Amino acid sequence: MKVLKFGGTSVGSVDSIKTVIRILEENLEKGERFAVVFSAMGGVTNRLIEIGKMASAGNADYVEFLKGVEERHFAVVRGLIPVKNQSSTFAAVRGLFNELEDILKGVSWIKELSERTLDLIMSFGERLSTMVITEILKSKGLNAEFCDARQIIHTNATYGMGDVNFDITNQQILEYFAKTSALQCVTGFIASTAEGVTTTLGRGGSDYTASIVAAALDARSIEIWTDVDGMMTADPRKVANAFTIPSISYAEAMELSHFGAKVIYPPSLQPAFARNITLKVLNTFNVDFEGTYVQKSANGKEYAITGISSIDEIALVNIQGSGMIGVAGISGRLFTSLSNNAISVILISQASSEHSICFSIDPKNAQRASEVLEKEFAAEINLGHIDSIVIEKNLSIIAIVGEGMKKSTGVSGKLFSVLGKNGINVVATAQGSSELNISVVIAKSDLSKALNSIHGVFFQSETRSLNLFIVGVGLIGGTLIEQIRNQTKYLREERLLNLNIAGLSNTKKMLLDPDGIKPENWLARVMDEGVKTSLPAFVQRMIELNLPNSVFVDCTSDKDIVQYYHMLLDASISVVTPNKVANSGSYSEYLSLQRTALQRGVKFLYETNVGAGLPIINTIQGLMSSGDKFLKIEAILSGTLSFIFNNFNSENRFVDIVKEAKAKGFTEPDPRDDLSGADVGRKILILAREVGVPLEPEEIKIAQILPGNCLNAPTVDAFFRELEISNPYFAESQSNAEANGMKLRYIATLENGKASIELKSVDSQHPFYTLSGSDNIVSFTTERYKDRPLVIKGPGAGAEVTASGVFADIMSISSYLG
Ligand SMILES: NC(=O)C1=CN([C@@H]2O[C@H](COP(=O)(O)OP(=O)(O)OC[C@H]3O[C@@H](n4cnc5c(N)ncnc54)[C@H](OP(=O)(O)O)[C@@H]3O)[C@@H](O)[C@H]2O)C=CC1
Ligand SMILES: N[C@@H](CC=O)C(=O)O
Ligand code: NA
Repeated sequence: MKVLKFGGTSVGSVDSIKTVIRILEENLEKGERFAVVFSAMGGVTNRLIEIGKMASAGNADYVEFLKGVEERHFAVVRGLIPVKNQSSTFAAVRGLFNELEDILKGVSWIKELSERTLDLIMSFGERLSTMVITEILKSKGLNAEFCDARQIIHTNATYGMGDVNFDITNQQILEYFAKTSALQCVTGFIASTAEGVTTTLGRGGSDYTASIVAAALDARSIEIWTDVDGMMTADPRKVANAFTIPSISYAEAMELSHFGAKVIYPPSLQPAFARNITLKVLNTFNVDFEGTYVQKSANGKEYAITGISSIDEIALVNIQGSGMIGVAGISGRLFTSLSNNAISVILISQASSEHSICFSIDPKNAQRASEVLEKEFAAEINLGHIDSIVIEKNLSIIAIVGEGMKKSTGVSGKLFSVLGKNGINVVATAQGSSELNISVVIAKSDLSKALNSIHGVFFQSETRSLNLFIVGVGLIGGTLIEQIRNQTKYLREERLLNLNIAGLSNTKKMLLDPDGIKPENWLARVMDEGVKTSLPAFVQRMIELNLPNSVFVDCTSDKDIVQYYHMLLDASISVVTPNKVANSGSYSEYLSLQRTALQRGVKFLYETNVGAGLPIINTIQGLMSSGDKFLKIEAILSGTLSFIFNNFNSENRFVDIVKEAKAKGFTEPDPRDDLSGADVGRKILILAREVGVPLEPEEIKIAQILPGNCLNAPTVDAFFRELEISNPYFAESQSNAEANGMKLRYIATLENGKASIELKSVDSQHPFYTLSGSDNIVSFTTERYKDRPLVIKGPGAGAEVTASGVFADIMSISSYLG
């Protein structure tokens, strides 16, 4: 024996009822006996309540509304019963509507709608849907019978939520089913008192009917047919990656539903649970899908938790005071007074210091709760033993639920760590000793971010997302997007990582789309859909979107953009950048960015500030963390100048080599930054700071290699013209060096707290002699690398190596976020 139950959407239209009929026919073919419970057609119960209220308010428009409800039922009859059999069902439907019209007429006369009358009015929803579907089944020659649950389920006279008398009900159900072998089509939600007055079963009503019938008949299982794919790991409207939980225990289902998961209402399934009846949650609109099994204990768990649910809107009440410490009876009085005022408490937390108790409630009860408690503790408040009662609003609760928590350590660690890494403040927390649920109270504005990031870490086998906001889509930014495009498949399949480009901007246009801008067509989308660039608006929108695992990638050389880094880090958004401006301004600015990132638990990464993708900053940070001391740094830090001095000879012209360096993507957006030594100056300054030498920009001694006319050229074009004119000047230095078997190298040195940059001629014995292309070379002499320095060498400029360095920083954030 089993019991099937179809909810409102399943019986809400001709098409969905066709599917229901098919499911019933298949079950009949299998031969196992079953009963079926129906809800009212979707939306009908609410409509009937509305109609009842209109009638009692003397609003005659209810008649039209009622016609609409009637028409929906007629449409089902017309759509699903052969014409020759329709008239009797039409008459039966009309008969019920006549009865309902009379009741509503009475309501409109006496202008009063009691709970009792409302129950009667609502009962028509299930009576109509069930009667019509029974007639459809009969018209197909099936042995089906309409069963008015008022005949079998008895409650007391608490209208709106009758209390079931199980002794009588169980006996009546057994007797009723013993008398007939036909398929019983049972009205959900409704019941009656012993005197035959109609009542209803309250929240989850039709599930309750199915559960009562199944328990009385000792059924093997209950199938709850609804409009979703079973119970999900999280609300799919809030967490796009949520998926169906294949197997869940009764207790877990209870916990999840308490915190807002509304697929089923487990308390109403208690009679079935008490008899160990298996529940299946199935989708009428996806019939072949397995759905969710709800059983006493769940089968083989893959994850440490089973699901996540939330309550969007709660208020937190905090009562504290020195007079509460060690005083018995405070919490007793607190909760008794709330309960006497029918204020239900969702979560309670008290620190062991007993100095404060906080609890969360529905915000609509907040004002009343405050008044009740001020009255209850008036004496203590007067004496100053209890401070005033503080209510915080705009909060949400998230609960992670799962029996698996009992067996595995680190679940709460993982929860709080992911919240921390995403900058989500936990206002209050509670865990029951059953270890079935850990609840956290957070700001409502963080709810979506929190749900998604928690879901990401606990259901690891799903693909996680990193949300990238890239400003600057020139050489480096553009190459980065191309590299992301080429790696998308690999990262998805091998690393279960989705790099979601959620925002892009150049100086003209910007586009933000939390659903992602595909790297395949980013340019066309930015051109078509982008709006005029405004950096403050870009940053503000990013912060408002509050997406989990957000990373801001600055691929500009802009000076003003840096002012937003603080704001971003403060909003717990990591920053990755090849732009050297932030780290080469004042030392205090550099320090404060480092500190903000540290305080907020996010990352500020800039490996490509020095030597492009070469692992220079990471190497220094590793050595510093492990306690090494830097004695000297000697380095060639300009890919552009390295390229120039590696290729400039008597056969070519200096200006052409500079142009070639620019064409190869080695130069700064303005190549004067390279040739003036400014870029190398910034880099040695950053290295100095990284090794703990707090230099300011003006303390770097830069020897100029450019003659005055080039240095002072007002524009890039003018600069190139001056370079042409100055060719003899460069040729002379070059040929002098060449004549002596030497090579020109622009070398930066940091020693004894001082940094300088000079153009030097080096001979073949010098370690910097053999360089080619855009090579950088850095030699670190440290306490551990004293006799033979640690040397890092390789291409230190260019689009591919720089973009891949930025990419590596992004990947390290993804590993950090877990
Ligand atoms: N080339 C290399 O080898 C290396 C470069 N870097 C650094 O990488 C950064 C980028 O260099 P590169 O790609 O060559 O420069 P590009 O000039 O090619 O690109 C810069 C991009 O930034 C955009 N941009 C500039 N200012 C703003 C702003 N205020 N708001 C929005 N967008 C802005 C530009 O927009 P638009 O197109 O509209 O002008 C352009 O898209 C620089 O900081 C550079 O120092 C670091 C290491 C190595
Ligand atoms: N323009 C720079 C690029 C890297 O920072 C250089 O030439 O080194
Ligand atoms: Na680097």
